[in-house]
Amino acid sequence: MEQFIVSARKYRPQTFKDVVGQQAITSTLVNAIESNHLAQALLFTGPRGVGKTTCARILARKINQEGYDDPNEDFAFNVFELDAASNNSVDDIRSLIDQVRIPPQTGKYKVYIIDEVHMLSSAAFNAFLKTLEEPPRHAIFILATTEKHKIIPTILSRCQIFDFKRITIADAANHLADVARSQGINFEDDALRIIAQKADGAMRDALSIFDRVVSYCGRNLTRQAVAENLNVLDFEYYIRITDMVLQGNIPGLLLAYNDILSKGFDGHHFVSGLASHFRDLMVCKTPETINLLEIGDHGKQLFYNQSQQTSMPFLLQAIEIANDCDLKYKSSQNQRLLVELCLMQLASLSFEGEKKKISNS
Ligand SMILES: Nc1ncnc2c1ncn2[C@@H]1O[C@H](COP(=O)(O)OP(=O)(O)OP(=O)(O)O)[C@@H](O)[C@H]1O
Repeated sequence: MEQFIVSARKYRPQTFKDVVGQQAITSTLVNAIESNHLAQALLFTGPRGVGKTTCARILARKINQEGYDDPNEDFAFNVFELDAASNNSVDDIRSLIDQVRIPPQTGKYKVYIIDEVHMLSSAAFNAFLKTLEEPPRHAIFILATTEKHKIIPTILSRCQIFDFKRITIADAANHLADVARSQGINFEDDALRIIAQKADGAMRDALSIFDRVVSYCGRNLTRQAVAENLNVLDFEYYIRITDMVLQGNIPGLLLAYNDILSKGFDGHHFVSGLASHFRDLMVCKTPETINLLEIGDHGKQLFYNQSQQTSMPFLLQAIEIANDCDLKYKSSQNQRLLVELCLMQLASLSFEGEKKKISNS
């Protein structure tokens, strides 16, 4: 049986061009290499799973390949990865410093990637300072961390800092589409968007959610199946809820919320989603902002149609009411009542004034 390799590993980018959503960083690195201006100590910081280790490995390979004819030579033996989470003592750093002194046998550079560098003990940080300040010419250090604020200023000031961004929903969904195509998996665009949304900016998470969903849904990823599998309330759900709000249908809303809770959805999640839904409707109101909506054409049309049934003053108030409920949710003693009250306020808001406003506008 063929061994299954998880997509996050199988599709780890091999060149800077393949890295998604970090163009500012990859082009700065390429320029620095080409103009011979690469610092010897670099700090890659940013959220989990956005390409820090990947870029460190590509950089390590690229600087060693410069001047060599064989593009397949990967110089992996010149790249040393240390996980500071499990090697965080002074002794670990001392043995690393001893190794650093010895020049590489082939290739120009020895590259040290120190992952989760914020986990080093303060004694280890201090032992490292001098080497970081005056490294041998053949050594490059790439420190990676998700928690820049935990790194002492004396280390920060010795590094060139690269802030990696969260991956946008559109970029993550496009990358998933490439992965799906290469595996011959059929998909609806919105299905991949739901996965990208759930991954919350981390590409590694997007790929592992994708693997999980494929093993559940098979080779046909529809929006509905993915939403069901990931237990997310997708936009069509909010469109239905908003229809009830616009009709002033309070009993319908209370029953719908009861249904949401009984299906195990989180009330807080629902309310934040509702506030975002009203925001998205507002964005749809003008041609200048409609592209801020990260959604496929079918979805855009549904949003547009619904936005035409609302007025700007209504949407502003609706956002305020839903957002207010979102803010109060955690500290409330009676969260269910809080959300029900929010839905009732929304319904009366539209019932009282909305029809009149639209007919006047
Ligand atoms: N920007 C990206 N473009 C394409 N794939 C990515 C990107 N970022 C992450 N990935 C995918 O996620 C996997 C893990 O990424 P990587 O190890 O580079 O993340 P990281 O930022 O170092 O995360 P951590 O801080 O958790 O170590 C990669 O193998 C790759 O498949």
